[in-house]
Amino acid sequence: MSSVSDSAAAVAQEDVGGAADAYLSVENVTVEFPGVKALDGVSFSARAGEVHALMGENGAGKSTLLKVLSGVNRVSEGALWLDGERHVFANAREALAEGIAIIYQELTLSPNLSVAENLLLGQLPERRGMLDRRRLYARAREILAELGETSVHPATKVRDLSIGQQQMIEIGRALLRDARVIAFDEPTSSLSVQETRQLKRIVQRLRDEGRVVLYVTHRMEEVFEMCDAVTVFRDGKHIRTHESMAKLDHDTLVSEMVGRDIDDVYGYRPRATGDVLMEVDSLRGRGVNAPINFTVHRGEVFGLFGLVGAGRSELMRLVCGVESPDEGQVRIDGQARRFASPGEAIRAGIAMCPEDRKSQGIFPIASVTDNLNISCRRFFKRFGGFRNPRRELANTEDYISRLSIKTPGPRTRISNLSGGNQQKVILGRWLSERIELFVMDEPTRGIDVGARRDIYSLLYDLAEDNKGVVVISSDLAEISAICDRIGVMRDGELVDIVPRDEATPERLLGLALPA
Ligand SMILES: Nc1ncnc2c1ncn2[C@@H]1O[C@H](COP(=O)(O)OP(=O)(O)OP(=O)(O)O)[C@@H](O)[C@H]1O
Repeated sequence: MSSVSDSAAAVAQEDVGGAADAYLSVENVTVEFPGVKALDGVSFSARAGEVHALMGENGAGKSTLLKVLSGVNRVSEGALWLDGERHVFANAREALAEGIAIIYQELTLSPNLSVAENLLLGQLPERRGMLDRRRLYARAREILAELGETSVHPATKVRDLSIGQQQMIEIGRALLRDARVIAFDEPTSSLSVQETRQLKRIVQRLRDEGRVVLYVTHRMEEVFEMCDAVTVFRDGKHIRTHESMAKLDHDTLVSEMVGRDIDDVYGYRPRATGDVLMEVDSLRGRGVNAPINFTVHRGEVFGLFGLVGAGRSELMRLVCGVESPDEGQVRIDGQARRFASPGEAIRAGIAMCPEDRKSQGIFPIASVTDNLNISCRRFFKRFGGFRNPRRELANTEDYISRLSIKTPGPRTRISNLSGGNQQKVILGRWLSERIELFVMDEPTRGIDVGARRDIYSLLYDLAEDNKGVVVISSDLAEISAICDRIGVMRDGELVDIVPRDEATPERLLGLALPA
């Protein structure tokens, strides 16, 4: 690690082009991977006591920047300035020592250790050479109270916590090390409404304590609600830093991110619906408390809205053969069907693309094309049952173009793609299936605004092709804008089905919230 602290420092820091009172400055940072410049001469600054959003399309370089800050990614050029000192981190330990903490989407806690041990790892209190549990738990309780997590016992194993609670433990660790720069990577993408509220409160507190909070998100409303400044990246380049949100509007931000104007991201296309494709009749099972009835028509995009834990995914898992129902049945084109496995459902034309596409779907060491064609390649077989790599490649190229997947090529290893682009490959895999009813769980989680429009358009294409589509989403604006009818679930029950023209976000939320 190199660090200089002299009078030239302040001058050099101003040269970076940021505010004079910046605490953190990124100076001309370039990060290269084979075939890709993930960051290309990026410079910007952030002040202490501000929440600074980092925005950009999938693959723009946001995570790479966080990994430069945390010492995981090495820069080929450039440096960081922290409070007037220049740094180039060689590893994560050096970054941590300088007070930088990153709260990643994939949490880095030890699941089999207790909350207290995770919080105080590296500084566990000892008494006569033994772990002093009393002091350990007392200290952990203090931190949990500071975070508003009073219901969590310090002895609880981390594996038994919700994602939101685990994230709080990560934040607690950062506070214990008195991190001056705390960066969040899409922190609210898997949180419930209550957990999101709690996280936002903590973020405000970190700001009020004078820390630099960097906040990576694809959610526009969060940027306008809680951020003080925003930096936009595109294709590894710094496009612009807005030091205040006062004069910035939604459309300008979107066009800076995608490099063109997008007037209506949802682009809803009205269409006539056809016959009933699926009839769910008195279905009940794990996570679904009361018998549920509804239909999905051919040509329809049917939404399922509810708070996290309302039973939406559970309901569709019963329909799609992932779980067996306790009672009730599903009729497809008028015929009662019971699927013993998801594979059986897929062969019958019913597919469910899961919410957790990352852990449930990706073969990390395989290529983009193998990940995309792994299931649909059976349709492309040549005479004699041999694989047809040419058609597989053509299918991959088709989806790279339709979903704007950013990859050096179809044969690139999927783990080298940004998180959002990996998601798009898995969506492409599901869209390549020959299906009649397509269930998508949170189809746009982690996906940038330009690609979201492509995905909605693909869903309308399916409906126009006389298929049925079910979208599960916690995004109120999305679900009310893209669906023809919306079923609202609460506590494992279907409370209402609302037609599109009555589906205001207020009405949907009112139905979804506990009575
Ligand atoms: N280990 C790696 N090897 C090769 N290329 C990589 C590696 N990590 C990232 N890249 C590439 O660097 C570019 C920037 O990726 P990065 O993950 O920073 O994007 P991002 O803005 O965080 O995207 P997302 O919103 O999808 O998370 C992408 O083109 C990606 O494919």
